[in-house]
Amino acid sequence: MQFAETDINNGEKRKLENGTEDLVSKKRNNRDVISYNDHPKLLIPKLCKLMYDLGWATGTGGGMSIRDGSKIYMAPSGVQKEMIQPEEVFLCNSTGEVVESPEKKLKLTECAPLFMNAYTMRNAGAVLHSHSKFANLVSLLFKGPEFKITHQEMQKGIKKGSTTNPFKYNDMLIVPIIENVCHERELTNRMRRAMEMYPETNAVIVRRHGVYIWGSTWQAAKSQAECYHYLFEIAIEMKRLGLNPDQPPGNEGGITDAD
Ligand SMILES: CSCCC(=O)C(=O)COP(=O)(O)O
Ligand SMILES: [Zn+2]
Repeated sequence: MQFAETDINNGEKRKLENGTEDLVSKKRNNRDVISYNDHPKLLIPKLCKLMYDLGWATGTGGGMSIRDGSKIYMAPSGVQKEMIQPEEVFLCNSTGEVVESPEKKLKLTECAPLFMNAYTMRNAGAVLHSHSKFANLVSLLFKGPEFKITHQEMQKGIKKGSTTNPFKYNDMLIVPIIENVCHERELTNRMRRAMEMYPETNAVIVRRHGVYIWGSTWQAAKSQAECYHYLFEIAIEMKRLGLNPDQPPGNEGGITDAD
């Protein structure tokens, strides 16, 4: 991490270690430059903007959190998620209590206890909540408690639970679906139950709402989220075309080694 907490809070974002100053200066002039070596107070705004651009965090919905050891950083509640400033990010301890609030009058994200599920139950390094239309729609197309898909290359970008083993191309990838409630915090217990029932999952879909996705680092959470969203979208398209995403293919007639 390049910044002391006080540096971030005072808005002095240039106090960097060994030669990384240019990177951040560049970022300030060009919002598209991504540094892979940032402080969570910078990363959360940056990643929330990426989520907004992907349609995952529009209308103030969605958000994210990053853990650095025992420090947990979380986005504020009810704000334009694409416009969060570093000094608006909350710092919590390992049990999710706020230890440093923004100076501005802001509320901690309603997702906080759900984010904590990923930290306490899976030792996650980051967790995000997406309001993607694909996550929402897929929950309507898959009745019951499971989204299922198989024989898709992108499932190899997802790890089995907290292990380092990825799903194989021919595995059945399952994401549990929980029913929505009126207040986000009330999803906490059912998300926990789903995670206990499905130890291999790194995501929980919330029907008619969105999805929670986590990973061992923010990079893992981000790339797994991209893979999950890809799989949700392709499953929707497959169903629209009358194809079954959880049906293993038979002989599809392409060239194989045996030809
Ligand atoms: C239109 S957003 C409704 C609330 C919600 O589902 C959400 O994810 C945002 O929660 P937050 O408290 O982080 O704003
Ligand atoms: Zn939500």
